[in-house]
Amino acid sequence: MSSNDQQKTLGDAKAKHKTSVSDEVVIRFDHVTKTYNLYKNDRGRFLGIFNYKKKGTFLGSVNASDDLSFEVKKGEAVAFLGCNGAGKSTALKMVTGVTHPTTGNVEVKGRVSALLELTAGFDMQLTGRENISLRGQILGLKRNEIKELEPKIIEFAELGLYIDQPMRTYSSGMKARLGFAFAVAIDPEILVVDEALSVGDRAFQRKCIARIREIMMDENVTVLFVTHTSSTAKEFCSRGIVLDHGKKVFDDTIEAATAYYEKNY
Ligand SMILES: Nc1ncnc2c1ncn2[C@@H]1O[C@H](COP(=O)(O)OP(=O)(O)OP(=O)(O)O)[C@@H](O)[C@H]1O
Repeated sequence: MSSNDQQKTLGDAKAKHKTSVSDEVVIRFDHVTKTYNLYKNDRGRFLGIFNYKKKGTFLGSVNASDDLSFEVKKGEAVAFLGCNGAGKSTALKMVTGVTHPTTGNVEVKGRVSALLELTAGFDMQLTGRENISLRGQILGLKRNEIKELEPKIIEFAELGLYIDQPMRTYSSGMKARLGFAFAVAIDPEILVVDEALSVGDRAFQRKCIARIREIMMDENVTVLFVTHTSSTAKEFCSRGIVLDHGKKVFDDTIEAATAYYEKNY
């Protein structure tokens, strides 16, 4: 499926998109700064762990998030807009807990599912089935909850006999299928989606999009959506946050935010 087709299909969700938002804040960024230090080589990076910035190997720092503050209410669908390197992924990674602020505070209430790095955290020596169990345990699910989810995930992933083979024997598309199937099976309360996500072949992509639409239409699910495309953002979201060099430069309705983004970038 081309990205145009994909956007069009994603956009079909508009007509049915939820309209109600509760007053409960489920995500709060409070003066969040995430600083990455850049080094010339691995030796410098290693010394950096101990806060030793050796002259010649320490090249400087980048604030991927810079004093970022915002709140998201339950049921909101928020688009993060910004150029390459603006800090969109970094902000979302702090929501999913993949990375943490250098200073400031991030609060997240609810079960987060991320359609970002689908294969992160799988153990390639274990089978697909064992990895479902492992991931479930890491998420704190009970044994019977994992047992209930397992057939749903296996059915969605369509891996056939490979579900009982070590994941090192999977193609990259097969790994991503299992990651996607797991992420959408757990009925997320907060869904984090990167538009650039593409999983598997055309038929599987269509199935993924249908499932994302279904989740997004649920009034109780909060959605954070990363995109470069204003039209997709408008079709999906009610609010837009524009980032620039890690800073929040605009936060308003999606119409106002996309207009600001198109005018200034
Ligand atoms: N692990 C890292 N180490 C060093 N710098 C990083 C790291 N991760 C991100 N950065 C830097 O932080 C800044 C923000 O990156 P981020 O990936 O959040 O941007 P983005 O808005 O998602 O970009 P894109 O649209 O290209 O995906 C960039 O300058 C990037 O190079």
